Amino acid sequence: MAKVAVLGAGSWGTALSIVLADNGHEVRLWSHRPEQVQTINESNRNDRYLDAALPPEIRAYEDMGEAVRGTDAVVIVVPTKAIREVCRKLDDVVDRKTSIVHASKGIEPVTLKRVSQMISEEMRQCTYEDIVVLSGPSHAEEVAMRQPTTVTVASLNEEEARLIQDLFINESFRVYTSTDLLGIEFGGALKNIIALGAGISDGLGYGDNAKAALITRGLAEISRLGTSMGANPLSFLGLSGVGDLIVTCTSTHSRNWRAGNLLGKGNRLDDVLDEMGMVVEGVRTVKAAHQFAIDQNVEMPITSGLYQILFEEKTPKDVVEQLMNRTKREEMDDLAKQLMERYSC
Ligand SMILES: NC(=O)C1=CN([C@@H]2O[C@H](COP(=O)(O)OP(=O)(O)OC[C@H]3O[C@@H](n4cnc5c(N)ncnc54)[C@H](OP(=O)(O)O)[C@@H]3O)[C@@H](O)[C@H]2O)C=CC1
Ligand SMILES: O=C(CO)COP(=O)(O)O
Repeated sequence: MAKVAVLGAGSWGTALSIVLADNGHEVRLWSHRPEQVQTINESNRNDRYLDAALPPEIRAYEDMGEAVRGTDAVVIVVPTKAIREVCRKLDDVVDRKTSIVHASKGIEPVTLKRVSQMISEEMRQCTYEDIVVLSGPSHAEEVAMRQPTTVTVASLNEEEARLIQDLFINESFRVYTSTDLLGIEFGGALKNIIALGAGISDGLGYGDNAKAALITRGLAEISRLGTSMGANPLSFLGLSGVGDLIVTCTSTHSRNWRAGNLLGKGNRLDDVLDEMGMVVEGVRTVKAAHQFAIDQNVEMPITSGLYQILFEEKTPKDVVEQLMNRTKREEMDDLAKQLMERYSC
């Protein structure tokens, strides 16, 4: 059995700790809040983030050095905006070669970096090729209840991906592998944008037709941007693409959907984020993807509409009208046609 440090004691870090503890591993859950560490260790609960009893194999740590000492793997699960800070601390305390996994979903505005790129930039003791991402349709609330869940772990280093697959897999948490690090990270990050849109659509009172349109056309623009950066287009049809789009666009567990829903009902962004009390990654990722689309000359009308709602005070209704009245066009774009040709469809 392995020793694993989980950095980030929010809902996802806690749920992944439960999976690891169920698999018999020694789990060290690091939090930057001393009072939270004390509560977890005294009560075996982390109620602010997850309504679940924690197995006693999970011990919380305040000192990152102590949590990481002698571990076989470190799982980084903080919001994207905290990745660099946490990785700088981690780099100072890592005492041996350990697997580095992250389960965060976002893209950094301005630099437009994915999480694995940020990690490798901040950690001298870690090679980009060996970093593993864990992503897929997986709400923490359901994972904590041991409900059937599937995810993908991806790394350029296949051996590392298989190691991490073995670490997490169990009868209710099925783990697939992939070598398309880029595609899996883009899928997980960009679906949050579309989930915000789906929430807005529901908040406006639109129905299933609108949501199906958002998911499908959202997938088209996610694939367009991802493949322009070198991702495998087929990854977007997998768990971290279609799978995660379905789960976040249709579930009230999704913080991105919930935030969108409040926006669609007319609330202001600042008030919505205050009310959520947990990370809504889609907001920063809209900013990043909007810039990315301009830089890469990739058409992303839904992302661009969401950017206007979030940062330019355009109303959701106006954006829907704008999307519905774009110049008419064929459904399949060049990417879809290339794929159809390649696979002789
Ligand atoms: N929740 C889910 O179901 C899933 C989430 N994810 C992804 O996992 C990542 C984390 O999300 P999640 O756990 O849900 O978020 P939460 O908002 O539930 O928790 C975030 C945690 O990170 C901590 N944190 C924030 N900033 C720092 C920092 N600078 N140093 C140390 N800790 C910090 C927070 O501490 P504090 O209490 O001080 O705010 C909190 O404990 C996100 O990228 C999300 O997209 C992926 C799959 C599923
Ligand atoms: O990524 C998730 C499920 O796969 C969680 O989504 P939210 O951050 O929107 O809750």
